[in-house]
Amino acid sequence: MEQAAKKPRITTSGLKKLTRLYQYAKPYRWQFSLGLLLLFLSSSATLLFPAMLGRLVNAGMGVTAVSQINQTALILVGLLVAQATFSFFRINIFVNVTEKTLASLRQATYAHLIRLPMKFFSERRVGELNSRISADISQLQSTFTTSLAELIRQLIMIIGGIVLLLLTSWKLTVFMLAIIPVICVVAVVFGKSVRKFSKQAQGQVADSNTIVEETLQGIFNVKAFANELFEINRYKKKTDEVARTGMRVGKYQGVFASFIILGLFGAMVAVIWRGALLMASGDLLIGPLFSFVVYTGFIGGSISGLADIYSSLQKSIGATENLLEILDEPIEPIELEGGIKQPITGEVAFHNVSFRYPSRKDISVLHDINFEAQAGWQVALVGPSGAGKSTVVSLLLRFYDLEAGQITFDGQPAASFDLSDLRRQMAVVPQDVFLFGGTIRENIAYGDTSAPEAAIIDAAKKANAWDFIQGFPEGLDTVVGERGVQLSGGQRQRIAIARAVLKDPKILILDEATSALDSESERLVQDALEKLMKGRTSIVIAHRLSTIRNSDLILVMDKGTIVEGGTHEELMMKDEGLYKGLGELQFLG
Ligand SMILES: Nc1ncnc2c1ncn2[C@@H]1O[C@H](COP(=O)(O)OP(=O)(O)OP(=O)(O)O)[C@@H](O)[C@H]1O
Repeated sequence: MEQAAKKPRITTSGLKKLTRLYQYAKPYRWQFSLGLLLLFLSSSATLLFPAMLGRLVNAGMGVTAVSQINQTALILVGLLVAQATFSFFRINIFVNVTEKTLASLRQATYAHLIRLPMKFFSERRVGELNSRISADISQLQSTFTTSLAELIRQLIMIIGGIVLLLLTSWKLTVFMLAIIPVICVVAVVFGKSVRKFSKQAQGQVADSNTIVEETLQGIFNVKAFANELFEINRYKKKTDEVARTGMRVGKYQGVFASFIILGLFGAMVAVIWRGALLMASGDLLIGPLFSFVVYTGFIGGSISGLADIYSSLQKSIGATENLLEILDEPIEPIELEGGIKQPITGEVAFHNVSFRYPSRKDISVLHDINFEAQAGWQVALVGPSGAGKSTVVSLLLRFYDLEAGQITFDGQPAASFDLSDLRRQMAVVPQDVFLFGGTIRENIAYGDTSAPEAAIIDAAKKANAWDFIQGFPEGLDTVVGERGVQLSGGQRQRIAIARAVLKDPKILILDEATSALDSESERLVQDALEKLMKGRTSIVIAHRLSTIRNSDLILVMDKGTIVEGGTHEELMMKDEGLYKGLGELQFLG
């Protein structure tokens, strides 16, 4: 569901925030100034329009020379042409500046977002972040292209209009100003409250529909509990409410319509009446009165238009606050480019590691974890669901900060390594393989985006994936994902293995798939994994006993601690051991 746009009150601090986004527009400030100048010119041309119309009327009524008819008409055409030209360039310039500015803002927000630590993502929903990049930026787009220009135009219309009116007839202007703005403001406020009630009515209609939907879906329960009357009454109550709100909206709408007729048109009549009186006393000519009425319409429209601009500005400040919240979050110290500076051998150890997720500080997820894996070892993590196996892996990847203890690589604290350096030397083959909507080639190359074709093919061969890839008519260029070929679980796993092969990591992290593959697929995946594990440290989250028998170290976890550790043989000797128990069940959580 679309989120309701945030509408904070407009304050100086809010406006200041909006100006913080100015850095993205700065490169285009001269273009923008030109746009503003054109906007000023086109608005001024609009402003001259009623004056010229008045002259035309004067000439037509014989108040001024007939020769003025053609001359004024020509000036009017000239004005129109000038206005059209100014508007064309102004709109083009504004759109260009806005598009370029927003592209920079989008890119900066995304580049920042993707470098934020896992902590940030575990506390927020994907939908919410997605909306910031799309909806909030689109909101700014509409403000910068339309609302800002409108605001300036309306202000020019109001101020310029009033000045011209004062020059025409100050008496009539004072009279008009005493009534028209008040009526406009009342109309806007009134209109808003009518809209609010209509919204409330819509909400109630939705509520009553939910009752129908729920009861029809759960008709089995309604009937089984003989609750027909209960539901009928529930629905009646809601629909009666809808009717009551609807009637209230109707009353407001009626009053609003009468108000517009009496207030707005009444005010017009009042102005014309006053103007006619001035004409009768020889203080005003027909042409200027005509201009006056048109200007008054312009000014009234502009005052009413300001309300929409205000609301759009409010929404933009809300959108800016949302974006700045992301941009102000500290990012991870990630090096976007560059190779490996501090190579590791693959020796890794946890020393008294304790951990809580930042989003759930009350629960201790890992407690006093200790183990050491020498370079080239295969370490298996086993234990029931929720024991903390995946968390160990997340900490190894330095996704989160520890609560206590230390993780070391080659005897050096993890913090003494560059974060990107460490992650570049690890690879993960996850349980649920995530394939990007793209070709198989792109998906394998994710392990090393600069790899040449030969290396990709070699990786696919090592991952036992080459045969099935060749089976597709488009080979490596076969599109996978939502809009492409659907791969089987085993095939996806082999793509993920090929990705890891290409990355050639020192530490390999494997999260075994829980769902069983068919035996042929299982054999191909297992064979590829074994080849991949050779010569590097591997940390395997294991669910099947058969795959970890030969591990150098098996860590049995339960409720965030390591309860047993050793080789398969050692652990099977413990009669009361958890491993032995799990082993007998052939299912390791
Ligand atoms: N991002 C998170 N935020 C908060 N709590 C989490 C998060 N991820 C996991 N947990 C909690 O930490 C505990 C350990 O979870 P973890 O995923 O490490 O267990 P696991 O042994 O890998 O389980 P499984 O075998 O089911 O994957 C669980 O209680 C879980 O609810």
